[in-house]
Amino acid sequence: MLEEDLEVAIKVVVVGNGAVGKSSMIQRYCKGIFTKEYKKTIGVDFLEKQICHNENDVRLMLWDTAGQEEFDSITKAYYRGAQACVLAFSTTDRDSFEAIEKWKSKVEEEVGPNIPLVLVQNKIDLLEQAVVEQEEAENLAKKLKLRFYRTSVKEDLNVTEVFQYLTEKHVQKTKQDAELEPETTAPIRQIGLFNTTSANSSKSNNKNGSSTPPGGETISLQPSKSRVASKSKNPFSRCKFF
Ligand SMILES: Nc1nc2c(ncn2[C@@H]2O[C@H](COP(=O)(O)OP(=O)(O)OP(=O)(O)O)[C@@H](O)[C@H]2O)c(=O)[nH]1
Repeated sequence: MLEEDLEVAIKVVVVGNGAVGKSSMIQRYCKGIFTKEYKKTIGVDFLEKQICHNENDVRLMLWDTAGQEEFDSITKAYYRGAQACVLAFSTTDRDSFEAIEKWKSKVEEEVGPNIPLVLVQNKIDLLEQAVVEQEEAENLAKKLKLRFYRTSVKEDLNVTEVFQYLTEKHVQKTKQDAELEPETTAPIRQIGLFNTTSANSSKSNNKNGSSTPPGGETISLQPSKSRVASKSKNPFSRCKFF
Protein backbone atom coordinates (compact mmCIF):
# COMPACT_ATOMS: atom_id res chain seq x y z
CA MET A 1 0.00 0.00 0.00
CA LEU A 2 1.25 3.46 -0.83
CA GLU A 3 1.80 5.99 1.90
CA GLU A 4 -0.56 8.38 0.08
CA ASP A 5 -3.38 5.90 0.65
CA LEU A 6 -3.50 6.60 4.36
CA GLU A 7 -6.39 8.44 5.90
CA VAL A 8 -5.19 10.15 9.03
CA ALA A 9 -7.43 11.04 11.96
CA ILE A 10 -6.10 13.44 14.55
CA LYS A 11 -7.63 14.17 17.91
CA VAL A 12 -6.93 17.78 18.86
CA VAL A 13 -7.89 19.28 22.24
CA VAL A 14 -8.29 23.02 22.69
CA VAL A 15 -7.69 24.18 26.27
CA GLY A 16 -7.40 27.44 28.17
CA ASN A 17 -9.33 29.60 30.62
CA GLY A 18 -13.00 30.40 30.17
CA ALA A 19 -14.01 32.94 27.48
CA VAL A 20 -10.65 33.05 25.69
CA GLY A 21 -12.40 31.95 22.50
CA LYS A 22 -11.89 28.17 22.31
CA SER A 23 -15.41 27.37 21.12
CA SER A 24 -15.33 30.32 18.76
CA MET A 25 -12.04 29.14 17.28
CA ILE A 26 -13.37 25.66 16.58
CA GLN A 27 -16.62 27.02 15.17
CA ARG A 28 -14.73 29.44 12.95
CA TYR A 29 -12.47 26.71 11.64
CA CYS A 30 -15.11 24.03 11.15
CA LYS A 31 -18.15 26.10 10.20
CA GLY A 32 -16.69 29.42 9.10
CA ILE A 33 -18.86 31.38 11.53
CA PHE A 34 -18.33 33.77 14.44
CA THR A 35 -20.88 34.71 17.07
CA LYS A 36 -20.50 37.55 19.55
CA GLU A 37 -22.70 35.82 22.05
CA TYR A 38 -20.88 33.97 24.84
CA LYS A 39 -22.19 30.56 25.85
CA LYS A 40 -20.02 28.82 28.39
CA THR A 41 -19.04 25.30 27.42
CA ILE A 42 -20.31 22.78 29.95
CA GLY A 43 -17.83 19.92 30.03
CA VAL A 44 -16.78 19.26 26.46
CA ASP A 45 -17.98 19.72 22.92
CA PHE A 46 -16.78 18.20 19.67
CA LEU A 47 -16.60 19.13 16.00
CA GLU A 48 -14.90 17.49 13.07
CA LYS A 49 -13.25 18.86 9.95
CA GLN A 50 -11.86 17.05 6.97
CA ILE A 51 -8.90 18.68 5.28
CA CYS A 52 -6.38 17.88 2.61
CA HIS A 53 -2.77 17.72 3.72
CA ASN A 54 -0.02 16.86 1.21
CA GLU A 55 -2.71 15.35 -1.00
CA ASN A 56 -3.96 13.09 1.79
CA ASP A 57 -7.29 13.21 3.56
CA VAL A 58 -6.95 14.21 7.17
CA ARG A 59 -9.82 14.14 9.64
CA LEU A 60 -9.38 16.58 12.50
CA MET A 61 -11.47 15.83 15.56
CA LEU A 62 -11.55 19.04 17.55
CA TRP A 63 -12.44 18.76 21.21
CA ASP A 64 -13.60 21.95 22.84
CA THR A 65 -13.14 21.83 26.59
CA ALA A 66 -14.62 23.97 29.34
CA GLY A 67 -12.27 26.59 30.72
CA GLN A 68 -13.61 26.55 34.27
CA GLU A 69 -11.89 24.45 36.92
CA GLU A 70 -15.19 23.06 38.14
CA PHE A 71 -15.27 20.94 34.98
CA ASP A 72 -11.72 19.61 35.32
CA SER A 73 -12.72 16.09 36.27
CA ILE A 74 -14.88 15.84 33.14
CA THR A 75 -12.54 17.53 30.69
CA LYS A 76 -9.40 15.69 31.80
CA ALA A 77 -10.94 12.39 30.76
CA TYR A 78 -11.34 13.77 27.27
CA TYR A 79 -7.68 14.73 26.97
CA ARG A 80 -6.68 11.09 26.85
CA GLY A 81 -5.75 9.93 23.40
CA ALA A 82 -5.21 13.52 22.24
CA GLN A 83 -2.55 13.78 19.54
CA ALA A 84 -2.26 17.56 19.41
CA CYS A 85 -3.26 20.48 21.59
CA VAL A 86 -3.99 24.20 21.37
CA LEU A 87 -3.12 26.19 24.50
CA ALA A 88 -5.19 29.36 24.22
CA PHE A 89 -5.24 32.65 26.09
CA SER A 90 -6.88 35.99 25.46
CA THR A 91 -5.26 39.33 24.70
CA THR A 92 -7.63 40.97 27.19
CA ASP A 93 -7.38 38.48 30.06
CA ARG A 94 -4.16 38.44 32.06
CA ASP A 95 -5.19 35.43 34.15
CA SER A 96 -5.69 33.36 31.03
CA PHE A 97 -2.08 34.08 30.01
CA GLU A 98 -0.74 33.21 33.45
CA ALA A 99 -2.69 29.95 33.44
CA ILE A 100 -1.05 28.59 30.29
CA GLU A 101 1.62 26.52 32.05
CA LYS A 102 -1.03 24.99 34.28
CA TRP A 103 -3.08 23.98 31.22
CA LYS A 104 -0.01 22.50 29.59
CA SER A 105 0.68 20.41 32.70
CA LYS A 106 -2.92 19.21 32.89
CA VAL A 107 -2.83 17.98 29.32
CA GLU A 108 0.60 16.41 29.65
CA GLU A 109 -0.44 14.59 32.82
CA GLU A 110 -3.01 12.76 30.72
CA VAL A 111 -1.24 12.30 27.39
CA GLY A 112 2.49 12.57 28.14
CA PRO A 113 4.97 15.22 27.01
CA ASN A 114 5.36 14.33 23.35
CA ILE A 115 2.29 15.54 21.50
CA PRO A 116 2.50 18.67 19.31
CA LEU A 117 1.34 21.76 21.16
CA VAL A 118 0.84 25.32 20.06
CA LEU A 119 0.48 28.56 22.03
CA VAL A 120 -2.31 30.83 20.78
CA GLN A 121 -3.05 34.40 21.79
CA ASN A 122 -6.60 35.06 20.64
CA LYS A 123 -8.57 38.32 20.27
CA ILE A 124 -5.76 40.33 18.74
CA ASP A 125 -8.44 42.54 17.18
CA LEU A 126 -8.63 43.95 20.74
CA LEU A 127 -4.98 44.96 20.96
CA GLU A 128 -5.88 48.40 22.32
CA GLN A 129 -7.22 46.58 25.42
CA ALA A 130 -4.23 44.26 25.65
CA VAL A 131 -3.05 43.22 29.11
CA VAL A 132 -0.25 40.98 27.82
CA GLU A 133 2.81 42.41 26.04
CA GLN A 134 3.74 40.71 22.79
CA GLU A 135 7.25 40.18 24.12
CA GLU A 136 5.98 38.42 27.24
CA ALA A 137 3.94 36.03 25.15
CA GLU A 138 6.88 35.37 22.83
CA ASN A 139 9.10 34.71 25.83
CA LEU A 140 6.62 32.22 27.21
CA ALA A 141 6.53 30.44 23.87
CA LYS A 142 10.35 30.29 23.86
CA LYS A 143 10.46 29.02 27.42
CA LEU A 144 7.93 26.28 26.66
CA LYS A 145 9.49 25.63 23.23
CA LEU A 146 6.19 26.17 21.45
CA ARG A 147 5.20 27.72 18.15
CA PHE A 148 3.28 30.92 18.89
CA TYR A 149 0.31 32.25 16.90
CA ARG A 150 -1.65 35.44 17.40
CA THR A 151 -5.20 34.99 16.20
CA SER A 152 -8.43 36.84 15.88
CA VAL A 153 -11.28 34.45 15.54
CA LYS A 154 -13.54 37.43 14.99
CA GLU A 155 -11.48 38.68 12.03
CA ASP A 156 -10.61 35.14 10.89
CA LEU A 157 -6.91 35.77 11.31
CA ASN A 158 -4.46 32.85 11.60
CA VAL A 159 -7.04 30.31 12.76
CA THR A 160 -6.50 27.94 9.83
CA GLU A 161 -2.73 28.28 10.25
CA VAL A 162 -2.91 26.99 13.83
CA PHE A 163 -4.59 23.75 12.81
CA GLN A 164 -2.44 23.35 9.70
CA TYR A 165 0.66 23.62 11.86
CA LEU A 166 -0.58 20.96 14.29
CA THR A 167 -1.49 18.67 11.41
CA GLU A 168 1.97 19.05 9.91
CA LYS A 169 3.66 18.37 13.26
CA HIS A 170 1.51 15.31 13.88
CA VAL A 171 2.22 13.87 10.44
CA GLN A 172 5.97 14.46 10.91
CA LYS A 173 5.90 12.84 14.33
CA THR A 174 4.01 9.75 13.21
CA LYS A 175 6.43 9.29 10.31
CA GLN A 176 9.39 9.53 12.68
CA ASP A 177 7.77 7.11 15.13
CA ALA A 178 7.07 4.65 12.33
CA GLU A 179 10.68 4.85 11.14
CA LEU A 180 12.01 4.23 14.64
CA GLU A 181 9.88 1.14 15.29
CA PRO A 182 10.21 -2.01 13.20
CA GLU A 183 7.15 -2.61 11.00
CA THR A 184 6.63 -6.11 12.44
CA THR A 185 5.70 -4.94 15.93
CA ALA A 186 2.23 -3.42 16.11
CA PRO A 187 2.41 -1.34 12.92
CA ILE A 188 -1.03 0.21 13.32
CA ARG A 189 -0.42 1.57 16.80
CA GLN A 190 2.92 2.95 15.73
CA ILE A 191 1.27 5.49 13.49
CA GLY A 192 -1.11 6.42 16.29
CA LEU A 193 -4.37 6.55 14.41
CA PHE A 194 -7.78 5.81 15.86
CA ASN A 195 -11.50 6.01 15.56
CA THR A 196 -13.66 7.58 18.22
CA THR A 197 -16.35 5.01 18.67
CA SER A 198 -17.39 5.66 22.23
CA ALA A 199 -21.05 6.30 22.76
CA ASN A 200 -19.94 9.09 25.05
CA SER A 201 -17.96 10.97 22.45
CA SER A 202 -21.01 12.56 20.90
CA LYS A 203 -20.76 15.42 18.44
CA SER A 204 -21.54 18.93 19.59
CA ASN A 205 -23.24 17.73 22.68
CA ASN A 206 -23.40 20.40 25.23
CA LYS A 207 -23.03 24.11 24.87
CA ASN A 208 -26.39 24.13 26.58
CA GLY A 209 -25.53 21.91 29.46
CA SER A 210 -26.62 18.47 28.30
CA SER A 211 -23.20 16.94 28.69
CA THR A 212 -22.79 13.31 29.52
CA PRO A 213 -19.58 12.82 31.45
CA PRO A 214 -17.46 10.02 30.01
CA GLY A 215 -18.54 6.73 31.49
CA GLY A 216 -15.85 5.23 33.63
CA GLU A 217 -13.37 8.07 32.91
CA THR A 218 -11.79 7.07 29.60
CA ILE A 219 -12.91 7.63 26.05
CA SER A 220 -12.51 4.52 24.02
CA LEU A 221 -10.12 5.19 21.15
CA GLN A 222 -9.92 2.09 19.08
CA PRO A 223 -7.14 1.50 16.63
CA SER A 224 -8.79 0.77 13.33
CA LYS A 225 -9.21 2.30 9.92
CA SER A 226 -5.65 3.41 10.31
CA ARG A 227 -4.78 2.84 6.74
CA VAL A 228 -7.61 3.30 4.33
CA ALA A 229 -6.87 1.67 1.04
CA SER A 230 -10.09 2.64 -0.65
CA LYS A 231 -9.06 6.27 -0.98
CA SER A 232 -6.84 5.59 -3.94
CA LYS A 233 -9.43 3.45 -5.70
CA ASN A 234 -11.77 6.34 -6.20
CA PRO A 235 -10.00 9.03 -8.22
CA PHE A 236 -12.53 11.60 -7.01
CA SER A 237 -12.21 10.85 -3.31
CA ARG A 238 -8.89 12.48 -2.58
CA CYS A 239 -9.10 16.00 -1.28
CA LYS A 240 -12.24 16.95 -3.19
CA PHE A 241 -14.39 17.89 -0.25
CA PHE A 242 -13.78 21.63 0.02
N1 LIG B 1 -13.28 40.47 19.91
C1 LIG B 1 -13.16 39.15 19.87
N2 LIG B 1 -14.01 38.39 20.57
C2 LIG B 1 -13.86 37.04 20.52
C3 LIG B 1 -12.85 36.43 19.74
N3 LIG B 1 -12.96 35.10 19.91
C4 LIG B 1 -13.99 34.89 20.74
N4 LIG B 1 -14.55 36.05 21.12
C5 LIG B 1 -15.68 36.26 22.02
O1 LIG B 1 -15.28 35.85 23.32
C6 LIG B 1 -16.39 35.27 24.03
C7 LIG B 1 -16.01 33.90 24.56
O2 LIG B 1 -15.81 33.04 23.46
P1 LIG B 1 -15.95 31.44 23.59
O3 LIG B 1 -15.49 30.89 22.30
O4 LIG B 1 -17.30 31.04 24.07
O5 LIG B 1 -14.90 31.16 24.76
P2 LIG B 1 -14.45 29.76 25.39
O6 LIG B 1 -12.99 29.82 25.59
O7 LIG B 1 -14.98 28.63 24.60
O8 LIG B 1 -15.18 29.83 26.81
P3 LIG B 1 -15.61 28.63 27.81
O9 LIG B 1 -16.67 27.85 27.11
O10 LIG B 1 -16.14 29.35 29.02
O11 LIG B 1 -14.39 27.84 28.13
C8 LIG B 1 -17.56 35.26 23.05
O12 LIG B 1 -18.38 36.37 23.31
C9 LIG B 1 -16.90 35.39 21.68
O13 LIG B 1 -17.72 36.05 20.75
C10 LIG B 1 -11.96 37.27 19.00
O14 LIG B 1 -11.04 36.85 18.29
N5 LIG B 1 -12.17 38.62 19.11
